[in-house]
Formats: sequence, C-alpha cells, structure tokens
Amino acid sequence: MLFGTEILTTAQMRAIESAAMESGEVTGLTLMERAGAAVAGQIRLRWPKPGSATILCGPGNNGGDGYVIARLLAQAGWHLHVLGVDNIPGPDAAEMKRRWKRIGPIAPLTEGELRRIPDSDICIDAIFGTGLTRPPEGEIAAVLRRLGQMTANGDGRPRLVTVDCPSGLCMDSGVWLHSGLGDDADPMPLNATLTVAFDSPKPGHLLQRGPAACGKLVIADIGLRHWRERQVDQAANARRSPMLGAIWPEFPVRDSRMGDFSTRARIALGKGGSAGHPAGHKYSHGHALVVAGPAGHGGAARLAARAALRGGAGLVTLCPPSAAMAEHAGPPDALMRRKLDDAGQVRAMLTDPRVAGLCLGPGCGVDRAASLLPVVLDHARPCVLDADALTALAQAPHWPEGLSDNCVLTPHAGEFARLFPDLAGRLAETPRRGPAFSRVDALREAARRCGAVVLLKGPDTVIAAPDGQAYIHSASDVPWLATAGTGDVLAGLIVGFLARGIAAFEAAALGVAIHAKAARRFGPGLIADDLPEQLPFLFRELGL
Ligand SMILES: NC(=O)C1=CN([C@@H]2O[C@H](COP(=O)(O)OP(=O)(O)OC[C@H]3O[C@@H](n4cnc5c(N)ncnc54)[C@H](O)[C@@H]3O)[C@@H](O)[C@H]2O)[C@@H](O)CC1
Ligand SMILES: Nc1ncnc2c1ncn2[C@@H]1O[C@H](COP(=O)(O)OP(=O)(O)O)[C@@H](O)[C@H]1O
Ligand SMILES: [K+]
Repeated sequence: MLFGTEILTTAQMRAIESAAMESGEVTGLTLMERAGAAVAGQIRLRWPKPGSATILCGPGNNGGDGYVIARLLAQAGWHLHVLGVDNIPGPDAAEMKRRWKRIGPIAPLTEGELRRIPDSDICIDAIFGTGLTRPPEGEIAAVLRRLGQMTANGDGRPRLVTVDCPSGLCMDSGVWLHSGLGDDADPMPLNATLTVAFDSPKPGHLLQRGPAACGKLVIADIGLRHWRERQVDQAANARRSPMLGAIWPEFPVRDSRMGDFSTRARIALGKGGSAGHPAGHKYSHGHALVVAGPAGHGGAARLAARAALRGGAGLVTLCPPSAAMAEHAGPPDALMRRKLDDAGQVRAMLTDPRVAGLCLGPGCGVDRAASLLPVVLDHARPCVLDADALTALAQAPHWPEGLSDNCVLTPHAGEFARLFPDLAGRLAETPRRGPAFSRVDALREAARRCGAVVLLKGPDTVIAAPDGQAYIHSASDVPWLATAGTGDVLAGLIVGFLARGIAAFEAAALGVAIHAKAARRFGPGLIADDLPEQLPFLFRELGL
C-alpha cells in the first residue's frame, strides 16, 4: 500500500474497541479516560491559560468523554458549565458522570439553558460521536442549531471543539443527517476550530462537509493500535478489507500496512524506473502519448503533456490532428509532436511496445475521443481517460464493459454523473439515516462495475480500484486548486507515472497527492501552468 494512514468506518472502529475490551487487557473506562485526556490535553496545548468552557454531554459514550474532559479541565483551573442529558448512560459513561458530579453540577442539555449561561471561551461538543445513527431531533436538535449559531464565525468567541466528531455529522459519509421535518428541525452545520478524533480518521472527517465542520483535525492515540494491527493480520477478517487509506502526507505513519509518504513515493517511483535509476534510458523511463484535439483547443493537452514530462516520463509525444499541428509549435522543446488523424494511426503507434501510457480526453473533442476510444481500449495499454473521453465512454455501446485495471478514469462530479447516473443520484439524495451512502461507497461500486481505477475529483478526491481498495485525499486546504486546467495537469501527471511503470491505483494516488502538494507549495494565485513547474522542487524536497 501507499502512504498515509488507514481510515476506519464507524463499524470497524466499534469492532476494534470491542476486541480490545474483550481481550481483558484494557477496560472501556480506561479507553474513555484516555479519550477525554487526549481532548483536554489538546485544549490545554492550544489554550494554555485556563479560561471558561461550556461542555455539552450527550446520552452515550461521547457524553462520557465529555464528563472526563470536564473533570480534567476543572482540575487544571478552568471555569466550567457542564450540560448533560438526564438519562442513565452505559456503565462507563455513567461512572464518568458520577465522578464529575462529585466536582460540579450538571445543568440540563437544553437550548434554553445554553442561551441562559454566559458565553465561554470555548464550547465542547460531546453530544454524539460515532454512535449517531439517525438525525438529531427535538431538544438536542435545538441545542445543536443554537451551537451552530453561536460558533458560526469559526474564528470568533466561543471556539468550538468537537469530541471525536461534530455532532449530527454521519461519520461514514461526511454529510449532515436530515430529519426531513423542515429547516427548523434540520441541523445547522457546526463549524469547529478543533476536532480530536480517536485512533483513526473516519471517512466523515475527510469527505464532503467533514473538513469544514471539523476544523483542525487531530487524531489521538488511545492505545488501540495493537488491536487494530492484530485485526489487520487476520487476513480472513472481512471487516478489515478492502483497505481504505487517507492520502494525507502530514499524518504520522502509524500503520503496518502503510508507509510514510516520501518513502512509499520513492519506492513507487523507483520501481517505475525513475530518473534516480542511473542505468535507465529514456525508453526505460517510459514513453507517454497525449492525444490533443482540434485547432484552438490545444492548451489542455499541452498542460497534460508538460505534466507527464515533469512527472518523469522518459519521452512524451503530443498527438494533435494535422490541422492543429501548427498551434503546438512552441516550447517545451523536449516535447515531441506527431500528427494523429484517425484510429488507424493510434493502432500503429500502439504496436510500439515502448508506448507505456496514453492520455485521452483533455481538449480532445467528444467525437474525436469516441472515434479513438475503441482502439485505445482494445490495446489495453495503461491509460488515463479524462474529460471528453469520459463523455464518449458514457455513450459507448458496451459501457461499462471493455476497460482493464491499468486504466484510470478521472471524472469530476459532472462527468461521474454521466458515467454512473444511478450512483450520482444516490449521492445527491437527502441523507435521513446513517451510515449514509458515501463517495467511497459510490466509487467502489463504480470501479467494480467498469473494472478500472476510478478517481472522482473534488476537494475530497476519492480513488477506488476494482478490488475495493480506496483512498480519500482531502484538498480542502488548497481551494485555489479549483482553477481551469488543473484537472488536465492531474491527468498528465498520472499518465507520466503510468509510463514509468507504476500500477494504475498507486499512480493515481501518487498523482493526486503530488498535484495537491504542488498547489500547496505554490499558494494562492496559482494557474494550472504553474503546477508542473513546481514538480522539480517538490521531488527534491521529498527526496524523490
Ligand atoms: N466504545 C469505546 O470504547 C469508546 C468510545 N468512545 C466514545 O464513544 C463514542 C461512541 O459512543 P456511543 O456508541 O455510545 O455513541 P454516541 O455517544 O456517539 O451517541 C449515541 C447515543 O445516542 C443515541 N442516539 C443516536 N442517534 C441519536 C439521535 N439522533 N437522537 C438521540 N439519540 C441518539 C444512541 O442510541 C446512543 O445511546 C465515540 O464517538 C467516542 O467519543 C471513547 O470514549 C473511546 C472509547
Ligand atoms: N474546492 C476545491 N478544493 C481543492 N481542490 C479542488 C476543489 N475543486 C476541485 N479541485 C481539484 O481541482 C482539479 C480540477 O479538475 P477539473 O474539474 O477536471 O478541472 P479542469 O477540467 O478545468 O482541469 C481537480 O484536481 C480537483 O480535485
Ligand atoms: K461530538
């Protein structure tokens, strides 16, 4: 596997916690104490001077964590208002509630109470965690709406800290669960400054509304690694497969199945005959073809070709139709040009075994893409199908048949809806209960159906392989990546990696990670042309 850290669904997380507790080596109470201590520790790290905090404790174990946080912050000199539900929770949360009651009072968790108490420096949301299965209703829904209003200005006072996750967010999909009872009853999105989650990120932290709701995400170790990895080793354990990883280079490496970003990238690029291979020559570093389109539309393919070159393909040939050759006369001189007017010429080019990757789609025109597509798919050469090739693919008579697993489809949401209208339709439904259908569910199904790697672009890019392995990459910190042509650069970068011999799933993942890193490195003001130019610096920084 590539880099990053493993993402666990809420069911997997519960299974690991249960396995840990059943082993007798750790109790639920100990885990809860560690969870609460992790949150209190992060709060004290960020706000070293004791201030005032309002802690909202829900009916389950998330609420239990809240009572631990209350006790620890009180001991550290914080001034607290603790609001809780009048219920008898599970034994661990009940014990933590008792321990808090010896220190201070619990006011009712109502909207009225929240309005009555004075504003604090921070609000701590310990209402629902991974146990949320249905939309918040009634008084708790009203409390959450009030909390959303109070903290709508993420940088203002009070700051919102969420325990494990923002309450009301489905942690398997990153969407807010809606009661369907109308605007008044539906949740007001929370806008946290800090979320401290336990053991592993969940899909909801990284998908859809998750990143905006969570704010800064910290993953706290509560001593479950041993059980997580033990379950990984039990290959027969279906709950643990297939792998779902986070492409998040900033995460520390904690998983036996994952390596750190630059080591894994180095291995992947090394395997592919990178420039680091002193014995290699240009053909052993791969020859990539990038098909261009009609006159006046050449920019997209040129961006892709440039990215493939900078990404380290040994040779890149841009293939426009004869009538468009003239517009591709400029730099880079390293780029080769060869006219390509019909499917027969593609067939001839693909008889050359040194052609190790092909990019079809950017600026190509749907008709041209449709005419070339059958030959490209026939040859089953590693390829990236993007933009117009995806529109052509959706209209092809045998779709979704005919692809192989060395092919990467790179749709944005609109193209995805053309290819998989039913899956896009399910994603667009208002989620009424958890776990809601997620982008990961959709992508796994899409990849399974068509037998290729599918990469759905967006601030939360999801990549899935036909065997169900998937990655989530969050680019919510680089919104300036959403500018014309960056998708063409991504397609080119991936084809460059394919040409270097990297397998499709890893090439796609590496492409997405490096693409976003390049945007992060450049900063706001970025245009697509800037991305390939960042690559040499980035590769050097990463030691690639
Ligand atoms: N299980 C464990 O060992 C640990 C759990 N921890 C905490 O426990 C959390 C999970 O706890 P739980 O499984 O108790 O679940 P939660 O505390 O997330 O809340 C679910 C509780 O609320 C009820 N509920 C769900 N949806 C509701 C709704 N819409 N309206 C009203 N009630 C609703 C459920 O029946 C359950 O009682 C984690 O997020 C984490 O914060 C941590 O203490 C670490 C250890
Ligand atoms: N809000 C966003 N934040 C960060 N990255 C984004 C955002 N929206 C889109 N992206 C990324 O920007 C790129 C846009 O690609 P695409 O939609 O194909 O645009 P184009 O066709 O103009 O190249 C993709 O890599 C996508 O993941
Ligand atoms: K919470």
